[in-house]
Amino acid sequence: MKIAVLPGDGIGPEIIEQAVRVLNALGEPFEMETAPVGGAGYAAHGHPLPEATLKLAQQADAILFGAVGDWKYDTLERALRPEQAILGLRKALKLFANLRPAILYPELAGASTLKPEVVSGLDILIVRELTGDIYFGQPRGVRVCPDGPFKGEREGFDTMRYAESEIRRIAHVAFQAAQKRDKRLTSVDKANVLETFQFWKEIVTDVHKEYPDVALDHMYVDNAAMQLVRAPKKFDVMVTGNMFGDILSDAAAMLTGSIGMLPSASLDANNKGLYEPSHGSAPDIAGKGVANPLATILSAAMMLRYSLNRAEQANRIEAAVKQVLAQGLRTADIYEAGTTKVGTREMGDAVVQALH
Ligand SMILES: NC(=O)C1=CN([C@@H]2O[C@H](COP(=O)(O)OP(=O)(O)OC[C@H]3O[C@@H](n4cnc5c(N)ncnc54)[C@H](O)[C@@H]3O)[C@@H](O)[C@H]2O)C=CC1
Ligand SMILES: CC(C)CC(=O)C(=O)O
Ligand SMILES: [Mg+2]
Repeated sequence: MKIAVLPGDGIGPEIIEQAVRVLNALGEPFEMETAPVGGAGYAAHGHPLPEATLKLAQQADAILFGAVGDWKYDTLERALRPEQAILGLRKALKLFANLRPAILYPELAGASTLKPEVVSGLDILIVRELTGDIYFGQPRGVRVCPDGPFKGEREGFDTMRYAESEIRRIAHVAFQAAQKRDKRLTSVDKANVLETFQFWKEIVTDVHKEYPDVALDHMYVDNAAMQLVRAPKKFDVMVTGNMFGDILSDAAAMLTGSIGMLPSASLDANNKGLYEPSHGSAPDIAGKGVANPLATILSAAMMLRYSLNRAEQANRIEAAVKQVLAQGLRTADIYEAGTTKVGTREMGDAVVQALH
């Protein structure tokens, strides 16, 4: 089993180090190979997704990814920005299905900014389409506006689009995920304003005919954002497009106590996948040894379950995370009075020690 390890930028290397230590402590003969990506890829090879890194990712059985992005690269032309590495990997490897489970560990009920009764027992799954939508649509750019009321002015533009097959395949993933849970699916759209999402709603409704055991409802994205903080436990599985899913999953992260708790799996049609925390490279805390590594460690558990056929090992990691939280250990982002504040490495140490 070969795992491509791509730490990236900012807190990426710090949190990946802990996830790798946990994987190494499982006693399995994983082969892990590390390569630079994002700003680190640009610094080493002049490109955020160097050819050798892409090749390694293509050849590996699974990819463990940290995060990319650094303020110092914000002025680079778009094609060379660190973020192009993760967008490029998702596109090149056809990782269209992004699973972001927002689960509140009972010990963290007080760490959430929402009232404990609103979030306790929370267990929802956001299924985000990952290779289409306005993040990839063409044409896009900045140009001199050719006509209309702003003719002659500079304008920025992007294209929102979804092909029918793209909507169908993510809808199937979402319905099948719902079948394994509470059999309820909410499709989040903006069908009241956007043609793309009117079409999305029509196709999801059609795919629903193949899953009569799943209850489907539709919700506009603005209402969904509000319901996520008003009554998040009413959701079971949510399916949505790339941009709405990006935004809603950051909001859902806070229901779990911190964005440092939200793992993710990005899967292709054969469950080959890239596993990364849902957060970014957090340049504001990078290098301080305070980042929460649990989202990355839990992403490694998802990797074992979805791509490496090692469900038992995934369970071991998840149980170890539960145990360290029960012991009262907290990184700064989930700290509350009466618990013990630890840094990134100590949290990694504790998870390794808690493995049974
Ligand atoms: N998949 C990826 O590689 C992603 C990369 N990015 C990039 O990351 C950079 C920073 O973006 P932001 O918008 O600031 O989002 P961010 O998710 O990196 O950080 C947002 C806030 O959450 C905190 N945070 C994030 N992860 C944490 C953790 N594990 N432990 C404790 N606190 C944590 C940060 O300190 C910050 O205050 C940008 O360059 C952005 O493009 C953003 C999202 C995803
Ligand atoms: C760099 C972004 C496209 C990634 C992001 O925000 C995400 O996937 O959550
Ligand atoms: Mg995001």
